[in-house]
Amino acid sequence: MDVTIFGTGYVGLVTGVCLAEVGNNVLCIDIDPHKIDLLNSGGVPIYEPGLDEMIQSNRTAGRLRFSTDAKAGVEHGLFQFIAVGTPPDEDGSADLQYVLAVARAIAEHMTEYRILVNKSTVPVGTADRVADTVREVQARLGRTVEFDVVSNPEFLKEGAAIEDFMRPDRIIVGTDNPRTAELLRALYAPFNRSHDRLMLMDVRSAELTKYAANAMLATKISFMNELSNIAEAVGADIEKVRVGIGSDPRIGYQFIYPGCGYGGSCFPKDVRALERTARGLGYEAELLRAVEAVNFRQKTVLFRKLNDYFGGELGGKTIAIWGLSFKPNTDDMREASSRVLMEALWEAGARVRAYDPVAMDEARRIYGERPDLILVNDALSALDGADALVVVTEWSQFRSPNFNAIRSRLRIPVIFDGRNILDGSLARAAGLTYVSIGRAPLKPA
Ligand SMILES: NC(=O)c1ccc[n+]([C@@H]2O[C@H](COP(=O)([O-])OP(=O)(O)OC[C@H]3O[C@@H](n4cnc5c(N)ncnc54)[C@H](O)[C@@H]3O)[C@@H](O)[C@H]2O)c1
Ligand SMILES: O=c1ccn([C@@H]2O[C@H](COP(=O)(O)OP(=O)(O)O[C@H]3O[C@H](CO)[C@@H](O)[C@H](O)[C@H]3O)[C@@H](O)[C@H]2O)c(=O)[nH]1
Repeated sequence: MDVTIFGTGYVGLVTGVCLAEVGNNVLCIDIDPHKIDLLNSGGVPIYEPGLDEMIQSNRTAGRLRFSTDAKAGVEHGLFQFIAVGTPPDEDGSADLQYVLAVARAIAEHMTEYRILVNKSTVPVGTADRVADTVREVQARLGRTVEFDVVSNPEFLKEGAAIEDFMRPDRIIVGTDNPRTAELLRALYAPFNRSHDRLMLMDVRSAELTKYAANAMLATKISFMNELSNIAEAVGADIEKVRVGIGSDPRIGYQFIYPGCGYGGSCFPKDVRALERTARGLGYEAELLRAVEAVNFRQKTVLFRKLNDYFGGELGGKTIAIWGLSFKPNTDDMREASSRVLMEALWEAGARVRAYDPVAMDEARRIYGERPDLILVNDALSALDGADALVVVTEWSQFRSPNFNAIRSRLRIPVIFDGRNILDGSLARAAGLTYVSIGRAPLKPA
């Protein structure tokens, strides 16, 4: 089938490449000429495991092409996927300008039936706004070309995006038109083989399902972070509590890891946007507000622990940081906890020596050259001349470090583990003080 994708970010690129992988003829359109040039010259603008190889093999096979030409895109695909950003507006609600710009471009160039498939995360009612926008442009141009707008939210996780798309838990399709539903079912058939994962519903329910999923997951994390602070106060161990509650199948083990807050381009913005949508309709979403507030506070927990440890004297100190991305296996630093920590440290007059397996270029892009940020090429080098080590991102390669090497390279033998991924008893045995989340600190005997 012929498919056009608008937007070559995480979602658009992964959708395009995975649809090409199963044999579709895919044309990806982006307004950013640098991205398109890079993709056309064999480069990849984002780090995502497996993506590079799949892009190259599908380009070579002629099933995947990239262009800035919106008209060519509209002519190409029966399916017109919208996978552009929906960043927060000033008041936290989703900014739909990019989605509506794509709707206008499709409307302007459409000469035969098209299905607009919205993959961006958008507030309930957006499909109607997209349809109104297309109708307005058509009215201005004096045309009436048939079209449908479908909601097809995306649930992929960065770092596991290809796997999530190729083997989805569910494929949500929101449409009231049975013919469109069948066309979507055919497009998704290769991802739907072992059992039917396609869930058909009305458009508004599909749009809300996306926010509901992210809000639920964010709620689980904030709940655990709130409990971790209570655990510290009452002298309990949050990791024991986590295992204790996770064993109840009604609760489950997934997404109840306490830490230094959730980041990324989705949870923070989507919780906020859902709360703003509700408020706009006269409903105060108290729970969502609390989820956001707890996360905001939790992102400062590492700074507070460091500040307490150093008696408020962080000026002139050097802090080693392991992990800059908002989670492992991505170079994405949007709303990353590392940023809150580094900015607070700089404000307090401290220097940072940081290492991340893939996000260092992104850190350079965000912060530029500055004397209080030294990016080093391996984890242990971050410790040289540092007064403490802070683990911010739960990369696998940080989990079993050589604690003796850490102790001998740090100026002051102390680790702050923002994700509870290290074995505190080994750290302690190596002569390090181990400070983590939701547990009492461990000090060398
Ligand atoms: N990143 C994720 O893990 C993820 C997962 C599920 C859903 N989502 C949602 O999907 C949407 C896209 O997210 P993303 O992370 O891929 O965004 P992104 O910022 O990585 O990419 C968006 C792309 O759209 C392009 N663009 C903007 N206007 C355009 C236009 N008029 N025509 C063509 N291209 C245009 C931009 O240049 C950019 O390359 C958002 O609504 C997001 O909430 C993201
Ligand atoms: O138990 C946990 C699990 C995650 N996190 C943190 O939560 C954040 C988000 O993690 P994750 O959900 O794995 O990453 P995303 O790529 O942002 O994916 C989320 O957001 C996407 C965009 O909407 C959705 O498609 C995905 O289903 C949803 O998991 C990261 O900072 C993690 O460190 C925790 O603190 N504790």
